[in-house]
Amino acid sequence: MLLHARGIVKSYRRRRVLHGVDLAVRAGEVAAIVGSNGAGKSTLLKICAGLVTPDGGRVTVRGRLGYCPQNAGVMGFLTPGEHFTLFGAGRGMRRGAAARRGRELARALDWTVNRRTLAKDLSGGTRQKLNVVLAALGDPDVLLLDEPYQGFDRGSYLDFWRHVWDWREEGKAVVVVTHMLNRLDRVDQVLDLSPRTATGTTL
Ligand SMILES: Nc1ncnc2c1ncn2[C@@H]1O[C@H](COP(=O)(O)OP(=O)(O)OP(=O)(O)O)[C@@H](O)[C@H]1O
Repeated sequence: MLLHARGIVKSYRRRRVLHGVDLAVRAGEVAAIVGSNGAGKSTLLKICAGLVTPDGGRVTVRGRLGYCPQNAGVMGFLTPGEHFTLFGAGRGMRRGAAARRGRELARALDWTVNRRTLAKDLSGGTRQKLNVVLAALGDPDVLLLDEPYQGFDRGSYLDFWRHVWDWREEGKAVVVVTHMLNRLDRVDQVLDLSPRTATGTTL
């Protein structure tokens, strides 16, 4: 088991969003989190990433974790290459290795990195690709991806899902928040956080 969230409870201003949610993802598994807008999908992912503290419950992560937030967390006045260096350093990678790996991951998403363009001048979809690349830098064991393909064109979207199946083959635990229900037959488990299923339903 690489990711185990047990009995996660979270309220914002006395409004309960998560009512004791469980999620267990093993090595080589892909889990999808689905549910209506505001159901708490991003909140659960942030709790799993250690960015938000739950009111109750516990999260255990084995190995390294990569997180791709819903809203691109990139820095406008840095180039993609500088992002690779900075995020790579945070994961113990040397500058050259981080740059090479970043460009390689970008190419696999059909993006050829231009050395001079600042992140603020990238298109929305390309900025989101940068976000996915940063999450995957340093070969994490657990990948948490919050609707990561927003703005991707069709080819890049298919490339993204190919990446997800490759990560599964490599034995990673992958969690994807998604509204794209046409992929659900290919994932290993689906956690539905819609309000009617108060504690989340594993489908
Ligand atoms: N920091 C916060 N302070 C107060 N309320 C918050 C905060 N973060 C989230 N919420 C509220 O918690 C609820 C769940 O939000 P969350 O972003 O987790 O939902 P979601 O399922 O990811 O939604 P979407 O599908 O629209 O992305 C929403 O009602 C949201 O307004």
